[in-house]
Amino acid sequence: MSDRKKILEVRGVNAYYEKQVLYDINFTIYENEILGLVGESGCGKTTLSKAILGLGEHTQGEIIHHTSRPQMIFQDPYASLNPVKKIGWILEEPLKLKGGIPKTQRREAVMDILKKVGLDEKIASRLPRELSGGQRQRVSIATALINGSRFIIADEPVSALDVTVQAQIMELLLKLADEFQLSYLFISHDLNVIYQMCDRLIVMKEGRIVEEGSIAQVFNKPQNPYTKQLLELEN
Ligand SMILES: Nc1ncnc2c1ncn2[C@@H]1O[C@H](COP(=O)(O)OP(=O)(O)OP(=O)(O)O)[C@@H](O)[C@H]1O
Repeated sequence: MSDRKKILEVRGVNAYYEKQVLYDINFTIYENEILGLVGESGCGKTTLSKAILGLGEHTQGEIIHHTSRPQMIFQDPYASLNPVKKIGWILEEPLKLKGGIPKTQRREAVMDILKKVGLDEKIASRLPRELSGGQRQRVSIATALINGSRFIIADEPVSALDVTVQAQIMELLLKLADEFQLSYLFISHDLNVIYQMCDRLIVMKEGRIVEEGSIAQVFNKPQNPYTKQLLELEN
């Protein structure tokens, strides 16, 4: 593991609102690695994502990005897709903001990424509300990737989807990870999903990392009582 290229290093991160909510968080994400992050509501997952994105206001410690900053995928893509813009426009926007890419090339990139995420080109002329939940999540994955970012923070990306669609989106995320050598910080409360998706896992409780290891280590030989409890609840 140690000779692999590092994508992100989080070193000694503390975060505060009225009180401290993150305590001395340390971990590394490597190239083409899917790191799971699990923990109950309020344990600090969102605060940690914000710190990584550079949006944490009262944060101490070091966040070292070895590549571009991550793109986010959320639980509810509907909330993050502009409701009055067509999908083609939404996907083209990051390329426009980047600048210097001619229109025909931008359109080609949109059609290309739609194909990569398993959507028909016709989707480009639709509005977000005309798509299913699974299709919308595919669009938000496409938006995250279109600018060439290879690091994604996926915050409960399949939690709002029904089981069949959930499986399809997980399969897509794994396929894209392989194809583009992506790294994910994959946040989920669902240990089954984590088990299927991730290489390694971090367990957080009340703002602290209480366990870290490979999926096999953590699922077969959990060290921390809290992790054991989570795994028991799952069975
Ligand atoms: N803007 C804020 N002001 C004050 N306290 C906050 C703020 N945002 C979060 N907190 C507190 O910080 C702690 C961590 O919250 P955070 O949202 O990071 O947890 P989380 O693990 O993402 O929870 P969830 O799974 O419910 O999204 C909680 O105690 C929360 O109440």
